[in-house]
Amino acid sequence: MANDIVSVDRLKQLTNQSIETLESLLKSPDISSQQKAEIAFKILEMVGVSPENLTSSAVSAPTNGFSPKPEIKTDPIPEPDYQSVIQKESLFLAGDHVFIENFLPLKDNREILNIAFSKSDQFVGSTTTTQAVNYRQSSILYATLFPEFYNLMRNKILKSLPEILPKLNHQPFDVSQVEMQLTAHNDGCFYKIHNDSGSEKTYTRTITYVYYFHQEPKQFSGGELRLYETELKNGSAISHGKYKTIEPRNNSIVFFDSRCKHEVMPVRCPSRRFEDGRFTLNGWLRRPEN
Ligand SMILES: O=C(O)CCC(=O)C(=O)O
Ligand SMILES: [Fe+2]
Repeated sequence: MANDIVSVDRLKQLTNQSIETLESLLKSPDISSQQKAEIAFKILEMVGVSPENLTSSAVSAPTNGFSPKPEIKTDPIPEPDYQSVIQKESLFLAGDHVFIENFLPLKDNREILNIAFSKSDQFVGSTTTTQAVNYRQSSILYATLFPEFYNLMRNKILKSLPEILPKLNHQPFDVSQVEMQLTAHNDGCFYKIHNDSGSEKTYTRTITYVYYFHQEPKQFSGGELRLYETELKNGSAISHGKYKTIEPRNNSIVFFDSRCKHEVMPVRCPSRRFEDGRFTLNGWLRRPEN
């Protein structure tokens, strides 16, 4: 039917009008800063900038994870490579994941908790802008500050990979880099829905892993990971309502496709003590650039 077809010019006009409307709301004194941040996100989305990309470039790009050769990370990724990997045909990801309990020997599980506690003053906020404050709240310890444990964890993950990939229906790939960071979520912390590989800086992230650890008995509630059914199409990742829930159990690890949308539900930690929080060693297995 003719009225199903919206011309490109009409679409552009509508987009511009919508952006103008949102822009005027941004200046309104009647709108709270939280609402303003949400409007700002909407505008960025409309012009093709994802909040996750903002978060990662604003926060974690300079020292994101640990690599024995940090210079690799600072090389600009040429545009054509990124364009060529954009998923054009629709591809459905069902939120498949591999969850392993008792992943590390108990002594290593204790050690990483002790590392987190002893370096509590070296964590940095994962949010530096107003927008990011409303999108993600947690603090991060970069893996350059725990190189030995980084190597231990990296080797353990790489050793487990041949068993994990088939369960994810994923082809084997050369791992060019294992990014890692230690993240702390305390009372009120969260990470809204996002995926980990939607930008030129992050598109080689292939598998996301999250290793959970905390004090026993557990002193927080919430903080579940939700893995959404995700449709990849024309370079965007669309989540449908359905999700799978992963409980952040001490000494467990989850692996999933980095393109899959996910979310960390708000954490409640009544004592607000750093030591009582939800901790993760989380990161990404990257493939080479082409
Ligand atoms: O903490 C989690 O469960 C997931 C963290 C996450 O999504 C990320 O760091 O990209
Ligand atoms: Fe993520």
